[in-house]
Amino acid sequence: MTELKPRRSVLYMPGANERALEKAKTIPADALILDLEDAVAPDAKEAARERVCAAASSGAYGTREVTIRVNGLDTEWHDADLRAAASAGPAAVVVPKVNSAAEVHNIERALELGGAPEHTKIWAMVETPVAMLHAEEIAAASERLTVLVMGTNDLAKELHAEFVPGRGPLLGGLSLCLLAARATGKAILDGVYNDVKDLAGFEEECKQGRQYGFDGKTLIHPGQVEPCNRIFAPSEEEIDRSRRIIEAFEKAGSGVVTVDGRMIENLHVDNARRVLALAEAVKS
Ligand SMILES: CC(C)(COP(=O)(O)OP(=O)(O)OC[C@H]1O[C@@H](n2cnc3c(N)ncnc32)[C@H](O)[C@@H]1OP(=O)(O)O)[C@@H](O)C(=O)NCCC(=O)NCCSC(=O)C[C@H](O)C(=O)O
Ligand SMILES: [Mg+2]
Repeated sequence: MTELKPRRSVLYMPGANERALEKAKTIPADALILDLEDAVAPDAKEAARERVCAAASSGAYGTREVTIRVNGLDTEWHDADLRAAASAGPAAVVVPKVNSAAEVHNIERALELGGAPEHTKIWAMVETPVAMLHAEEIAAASERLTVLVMGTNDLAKELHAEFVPGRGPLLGGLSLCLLAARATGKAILDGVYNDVKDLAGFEEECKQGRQYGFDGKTLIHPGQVEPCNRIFAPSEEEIDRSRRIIEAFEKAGSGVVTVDGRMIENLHVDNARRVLALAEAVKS
């Protein structure tokens, strides 16, 4: 079963921005991605690498998962980023534009050679048409790979797609990656919402991601954290219903029961247990 770690809100922070790195210590995101890739200009890459690795190994971010996004495999910074991240030992190394199982194996080998601790996992970003078509082999490539992360900006660019409400042009890719994650027991995070001022649109997209089955959403602004935490956590109503489902099923002993007029079988009970476990995990 997918590891039950709350990853409702996962905030990207530009690695070159000292102020943002400091501010993130008090932002209630479940996880942080300290970014060395798109949010950092080429001439700031090396300074950002040092700053981000120091932050990731500082222990100053409490219980949040602190991860490092390295530069892509085909860039001049990738190898040095991976080596530095392996020594820093973050919760995960987030690798952009992963397209194949072979690439995951190379990343795994580089982390081992760099002496990365066992707790440092691989989060693979899936953000190209090739990755959509190879999502299952990517997800299954390594036990060290625990999370798939959608890169919807890159995906839209590669597809020549437009950003429209409801994300119709992206839904095929999102679904393929969700299928791959669930088929291989990995977690999966939705892509970012670029309009940081449009909170209503953002909430709609969070709800859509949750309905599809994503574990959480990647974010770009602190203002997106609170609504995202709320929407991806089980509501009081869901918690109450889950408790009643379990109670009714256990009381009946086995078979089929109804709760609120709806059929309940053991598969619904499994789901109710997952909801309660997530509600507990979110509280602690
Ligand atoms: C999007 C932003 C550029 C907006 O910046 P700005 O206009 O400065 O925002 P505010 O003035 O509202 O900021 C208020 C305060 O919050 C701090 N802040 C802002 N963003 C962050 C953050 N991400 N983490 C921590 N703190 C943050 C500001 O410093 C202000 O603090 P203070 O001065 O004390 O009041 C900006 O939000 C931003 O840069 N966001 C992150 C962008 C990023 O990381 N992009 C790369 C990842 S997204 C991606 O690549 C997805 C994927 O690959 C794909 O293909 O889709
Ligand atoms: Mg991207």
